[in-house]
Amino acid sequence: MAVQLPHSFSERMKKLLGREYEAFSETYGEIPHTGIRVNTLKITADELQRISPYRMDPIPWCSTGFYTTEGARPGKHPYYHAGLYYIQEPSAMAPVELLGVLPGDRVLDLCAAPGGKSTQIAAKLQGQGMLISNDLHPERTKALAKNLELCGARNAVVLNESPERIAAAFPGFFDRILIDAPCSGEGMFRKDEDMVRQWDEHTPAKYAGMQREILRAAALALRPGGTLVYSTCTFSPEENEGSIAEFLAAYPQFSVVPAHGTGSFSPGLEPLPGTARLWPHKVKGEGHYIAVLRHNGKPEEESGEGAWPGSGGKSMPAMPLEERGGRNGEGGRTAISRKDKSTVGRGDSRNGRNGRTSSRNDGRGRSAAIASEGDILASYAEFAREQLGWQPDGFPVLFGEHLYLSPLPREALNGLRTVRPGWYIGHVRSGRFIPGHPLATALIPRESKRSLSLAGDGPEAVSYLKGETLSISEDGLMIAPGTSPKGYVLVCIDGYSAGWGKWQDGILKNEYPVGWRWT
Ligand SMILES: C[S@@+](CC[C@H](N)C(=O)[O-])C[C@H]1O[C@@H](n2cnc3c(N)ncnc32)[C@H](O)[C@@H]1O
Repeated sequence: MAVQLPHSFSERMKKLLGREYEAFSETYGEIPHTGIRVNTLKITADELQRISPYRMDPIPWCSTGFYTTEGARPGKHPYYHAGLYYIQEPSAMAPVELLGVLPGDRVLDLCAAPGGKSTQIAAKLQGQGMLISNDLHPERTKALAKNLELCGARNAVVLNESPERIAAAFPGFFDRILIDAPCSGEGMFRKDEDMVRQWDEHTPAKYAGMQREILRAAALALRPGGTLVYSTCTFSPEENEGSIAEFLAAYPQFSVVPAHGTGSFSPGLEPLPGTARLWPHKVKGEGHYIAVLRHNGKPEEESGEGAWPGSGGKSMPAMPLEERGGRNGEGGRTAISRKDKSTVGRGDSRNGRNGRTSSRNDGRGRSAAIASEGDILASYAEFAREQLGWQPDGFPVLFGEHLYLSPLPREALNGLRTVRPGWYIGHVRSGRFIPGHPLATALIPRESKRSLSLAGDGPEAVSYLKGETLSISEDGLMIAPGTSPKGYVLVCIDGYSAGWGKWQDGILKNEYPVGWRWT
């Protein structure tokens, strides 16, 4: 056995598994399975299979999930940088499949970093409805935000809050909630030996306490009729069936929805066989537990539940992106035509203490003027007209001179530690609008008046991702009729957006952000 398992863990697993223990323990000598999940915000599974340079074998419980083979190195391909897939442990793809997300839903991912399941939810939403992605640990929300940006999510908000405070701000608001709970991680021992080192026999009890608090908060935030999925990557009954049984006793309005997936999953332990276990000796994946719970209350119209704070009790309708003048750029309300020109203070992410300042210190003790709200929105409108030819919709939220389009009005986030209030569009510098990288990663080529496609298997794609300047003739650009070739260009890899460049006289200046570059 390659992984040295703690003695008390092995003893407990022997009791739990009986005759199956031998098969279970043998898996610790095997190489863990690896996978990718296709990002259907950008590409279909069929299309990625067609262009993929390496083998992709279907994962039975996730239609967009595929096993990769040893030596494939999917993180070292330009398609990864174009956000075409997320590298994810195969069993970890199961909980979101069971959450049943539909475009237009309001979804809360309470323990979301680094974002594997949030990016899966974003893909299922297809830009419609909203995703609120939260993690308690501030450092971890950075990777969460980056992964959501890489996948091109337009309707995601990233929070760094306690579940209790989110529930208080959004009572009965969400159609679906995922709790991918912090846990003792026993199911990951084969993949991550750090988990073995951090484990002792008291670890499960420590996590069980946290899990029960998170479940209680989720119960308040879910709307009647909504679905809650609870998952862990551990085997300990007290963190799995134990946490759920205690929750069901306290909240009788919830019941278990049988969760056997495609038949790949094993029943949960008594008293909850309707929940699911993924055992490493039975599936090609690591150990997981999943409970799908339904709130059996009737959804009530106009009850005030499901309203966002500051809405006067009115529920917010789900707004499909197309109706909002999104992808196809037709009609709908435009972001800046709204009266709601919100500002939240940058550097003070607990918004509501907002910064309508007109100057800032330039670092040398001098005061530098910053653009007013109206100037920023006007400069953005001009950019959208010139560069996109359409106007993405959403509620505009300003962090200083940085503009986001949010699926929620600013008031809904008041008092919450907000890492990203929505889709980052860009900022104003010296009166000019500088488009943000996440704007580019979420666009498709025809949504930008200037674009360029580099071959995924050619040297220029990697040069671009390394931050190098490229020589590109005017003929190499795709330009909308009547548009000057000079200016921002949406740089794509085999037709899938990766970032911005700025073209002039045959030279493409590289705008790919330093922190994202290929190393
Ligand atoms: C299993 S990991 C989540 C993995 C993530 N869902 C994914 O798919 O990438 C659990 C996460 O819960 C976070 N966490 C721990 N305690 C929390 C709490 N009380 N509320 C919210 N998040 C918490 C941890 O920081 C950690 O990122």
